[in-house]
Amino acid sequence: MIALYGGSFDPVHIGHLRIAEDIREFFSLSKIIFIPAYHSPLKPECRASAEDRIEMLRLSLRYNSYFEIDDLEIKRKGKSYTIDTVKVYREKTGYYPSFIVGTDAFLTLKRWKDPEKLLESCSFIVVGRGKDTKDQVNRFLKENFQKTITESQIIEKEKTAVYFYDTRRIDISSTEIRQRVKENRSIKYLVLPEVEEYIFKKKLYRG
Ligand SMILES: Nc1ncnc2c1ncn2[C@@H]1O[C@H](COP(=O)(O)OP(=O)(O)OP(=O)(O)O)[C@@H](O)[C@H]1O
Ligand SMILES: O=C(O)c1ccc[n+]([C@@H]2O[C@H](COP(=O)([O-])O)[C@@H](O)[C@H]2O)c1
Repeated sequence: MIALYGGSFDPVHIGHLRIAEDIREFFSLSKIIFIPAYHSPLKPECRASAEDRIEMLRLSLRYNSYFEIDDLEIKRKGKSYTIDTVKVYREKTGYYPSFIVGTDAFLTLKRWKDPEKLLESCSFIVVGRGKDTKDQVNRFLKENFQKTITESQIIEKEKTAVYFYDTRRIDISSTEIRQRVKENRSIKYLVLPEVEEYIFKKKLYRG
């Protein structure tokens, strides 16, 4: 069973990596496919190019055989709608894919493309972020989609559900990293050393 992890990854940081590893273990997943968005629909355009974001992902994922990158959204260009990506994986695998998402992004689901259809097309593994709570996610689901979180560690292939994963919270964001680089502050231990070196070598996020 694979899961898809979509994001801007501008840049990929330790929060993304550790959360993906925790989820892989907790749900016994065979693979996590990182899918960098060309343009995440509700955010401003990325600061780094698609090529640089992919390279930083490559540098970060290369020692984990459970992690892969798919550049289908980069190749598709334009706004990266999850419904389009999920459709490709549903056809490829023959089962309902799971999509990993932080609570900050999931709580905007009403503004995504075809949210009702999306909830019927894939499962979501929602990860607690910041001060967001499980109750808040359940309320959001109930009020907007007449759904609730499924309490299970086993992801089903034949039907969709919303799972909640919340063992640890990592207070790191790409915004903080970009801001720190701009202010000449340290990003050590927030990203992998290879990514830190790449950002400085390519002079990313400076101005
Ligand atoms: N520290 C974190 N803990 C849990 N989920 C995270 C964390 N960082 C990112 N995510 C989730 O990973 C996905 C991709 O995130 P993204 O690449 O946009 O990173 P970000 O740190 O949220 O970026 P930005 O600060 O630029 O908004 C989103 O679903 C987001 O909620
Ligand atoms: O499909 C949509 O309308 C949609 C709206 C907002 C976000 N997404 C996806 O959600 C993922 C996380 O987004 P972000 O902005 O946190 O990087 C990423 O894969 C986006 O393409 C998708």
